[in-house]
Amino acid sequence: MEPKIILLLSGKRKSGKDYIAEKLHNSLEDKAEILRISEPIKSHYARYLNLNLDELLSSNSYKETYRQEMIIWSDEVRKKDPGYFCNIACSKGNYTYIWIFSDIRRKTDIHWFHANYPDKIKTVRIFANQDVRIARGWVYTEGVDNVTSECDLDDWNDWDLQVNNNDEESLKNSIDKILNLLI
Ligand SMILES: Nc1ncnc2c1ncn2[C@@H]1O[C@H](COP(=O)(O)OP(=O)(O)OP(=O)(O)O)[C@@H](O)[C@H]1O
Repeated sequence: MEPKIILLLSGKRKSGKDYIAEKLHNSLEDKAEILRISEPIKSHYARYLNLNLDELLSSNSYKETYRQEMIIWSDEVRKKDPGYFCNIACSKGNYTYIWIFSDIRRKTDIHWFHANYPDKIKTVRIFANQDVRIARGWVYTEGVDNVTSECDLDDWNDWDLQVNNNDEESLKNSIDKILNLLI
């Protein structure tokens, strides 16, 4: 069974995509579940290189060490099949009312969702000021911040909603707006 709504969250690194996804999940409880395109990317990459998946899924230096190479590897896979990882990520979804994807990074991802789940897609771009992202641990990294996976959606203008996540007040405002979008 398919969900009724698929929410696609996008934003620069440390804009708070996962944080907002968790807050939405807390509000929506069992009506929603969080899915990530990065999970099949990481699990397939870990298998490919015989790495420790738990470490790769966590947010520590192990992940940073492999991030660049994983981006290059996943781009090669995408060249052959742009929907490869989206397809696997969706196959992990249960029948819940809303699927929240917390890591949309590419135009090809958005096109794939629109093509495969017409009329179910809601897209949200999350913004946070650079000083806020730095305070959250963002460090500019060549090969990560200047490549397609981070920049492809910078010039996408077709969001259903654009929200800020700089502080408590903007967060609350943004959560309210996203929940309204899902009604
Ligand atoms: N509104 C907020 N208030 C307090 N802390 C926040 C807020 N938003 C995000 N954070 C914190 O900032 C850090 C980065 O947030 P998060 O992991 O959600 O970003 P992200 O956009 O998913 O990053 P990445 O793309 O690197 O995975 C986390 O430690 C998170 O707890």
